[in-house]
Amino acid sequence: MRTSIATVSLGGSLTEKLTAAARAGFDGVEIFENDLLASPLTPEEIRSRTADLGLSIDLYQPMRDIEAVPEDQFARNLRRARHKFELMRRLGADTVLVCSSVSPLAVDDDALAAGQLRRLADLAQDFGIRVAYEALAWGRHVSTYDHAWRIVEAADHPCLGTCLDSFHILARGSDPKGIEDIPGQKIFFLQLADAPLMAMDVLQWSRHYRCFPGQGGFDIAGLLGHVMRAGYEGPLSLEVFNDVFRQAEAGTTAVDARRSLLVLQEATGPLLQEPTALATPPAPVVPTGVAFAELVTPDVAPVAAVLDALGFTRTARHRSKPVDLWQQGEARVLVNTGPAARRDGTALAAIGLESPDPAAAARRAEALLAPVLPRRRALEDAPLDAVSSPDGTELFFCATDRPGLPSWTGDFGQVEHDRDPRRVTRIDHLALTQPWHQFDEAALFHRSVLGLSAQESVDVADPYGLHRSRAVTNADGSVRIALGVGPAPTDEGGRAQHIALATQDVVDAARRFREAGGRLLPIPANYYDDLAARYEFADGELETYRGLGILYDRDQDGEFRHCYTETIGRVFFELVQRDGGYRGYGAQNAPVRLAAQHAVRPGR
Ligand SMILES: O=C(O)c1ccc(O)c(O)c1
Ligand SMILES: [Mg+2]
Repeated sequence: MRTSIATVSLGGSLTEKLTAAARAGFDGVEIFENDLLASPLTPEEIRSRTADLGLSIDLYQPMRDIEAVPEDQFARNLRRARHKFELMRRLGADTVLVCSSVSPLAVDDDALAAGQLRRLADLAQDFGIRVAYEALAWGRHVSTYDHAWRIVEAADHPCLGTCLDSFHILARGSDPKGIEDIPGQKIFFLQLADAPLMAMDVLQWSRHYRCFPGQGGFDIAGLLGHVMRAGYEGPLSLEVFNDVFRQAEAGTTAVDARRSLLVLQEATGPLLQEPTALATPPAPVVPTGVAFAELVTPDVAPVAAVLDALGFTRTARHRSKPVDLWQQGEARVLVNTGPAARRDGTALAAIGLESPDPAAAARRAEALLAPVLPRRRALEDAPLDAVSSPDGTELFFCATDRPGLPSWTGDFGQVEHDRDPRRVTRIDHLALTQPWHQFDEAALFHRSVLGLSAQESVDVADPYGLHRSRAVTNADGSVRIALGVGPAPTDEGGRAQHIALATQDVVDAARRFREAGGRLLPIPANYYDDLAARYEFADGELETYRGLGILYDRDQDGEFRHCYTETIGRVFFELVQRDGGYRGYGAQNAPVRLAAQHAVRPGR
């Protein structure tokens, strides 16, 4: 299907919005009136700029407070409409959105509304323009899509149809099934927006919290299914009023937006019997494990010291790059001292995802607009497909020593070593703080590009703000990535990242880490007093935790014990012991941990 986006969904000037929409691959735009009014470009210039970018102007909007008013007022409304139709002729836009009136002058009279909309459509016809009537969820007398349609039907004019907006329909709890009763050709336009489920005033909800399909709680695919069954053939257009997107860079938002439409089409196709024009990206290839985490560092000594104290051994070195492989059990950490490190300091730069079909995983990622990274490799290296995730972390699709597939480990030459204490068995999870405006984008990206499932988002108090976290995982938990946003508990204010390592005995692992000279994050005594109040422990157990800085959590499925290393650059490690079926991440303990991390920063 053709895809379109309302300029109100993006930040910046009209030119920036149009450029971003075109670069992300949209076919058209809805021009929001305020964006035009504020633009120094003439309507003719906007028209040619849009055409040069390969975009059509699919809608001009909104026209407000038109219908069901006293005759003298309607005469003034028609005069206003004539002006706008002239403007639309200059713009080359042939469809205008009229939203249901919120005016105190409007009366509750469907026949009057239909009659006046019919006269508006008559005028529009002279200009070759179509009028799409949309029910705002807070419209004074018309607030549901079926009511708007009844009025359009009664008006019975070829230049008058309805505009459906998923937000207004679903926010009011209307049953979208009735959409199928509207003839497809009379649905002149379809606007799509999702929103988090919240109990609040619907106008505020709409104007501030809309998000792209798949980022909120509405069943947009279900709604689109009804619209497709009705026979709609127009564009799928995103109209998202969102305070964060307004302030974010238009280019990344536009890509996030178009990815949401691809994923929505993919989800809707199977709901329909007939073949449709909906996009069908290549199927997801879900990763089956974490092959490695790659750190970059300009200063290898402290990183090597922490890895060594954690029980890792440097087992191999890349044949052509300054990259070491440190290993313990199935946990593999690459330490890269190449050029990126001088730019970024110590950071988690890349994740290797074990993939059943790395090439197919890369094709899926590319189809869903993940930036493909150039393969910078020496001749003998294994071909590794990689894409960049929204926060810049590189994701490699790889195979580790699997028959028939080139293994990334082949690029490394063994280094003499004689120990593998196996205190750490594998990487339990990776936690990546996202840029503040890319949290929803990151969740949708990991879910759609990688085929991971997103868990509920959790809010955690941080002494300097709020930390929000949402995990994306595969079915067996062998890939867990915790996406977060919040104030940075790092020295230079960089976005914190951490590697959580699974161990079967966190007390032993913590003790040995300390004996080897490692420093664990100190946890306040008050925390342990509270633990004593909440749970009963065996004799001496709590004292052991207190002495080492081990945190404890329990839920209906099992227990969780964990502790943290000091932070190097943006990165720290966590040792975690999961028992029973505990699937969380110790959110209960996160406020104490975050406060402790802030507390050890210089000057606190
Ligand atoms: O919030 C509004 O006023 C508004 C305007 C136009 C729309 O299409 C819409 O859905 C909402
Ligand atoms: Mg709308």
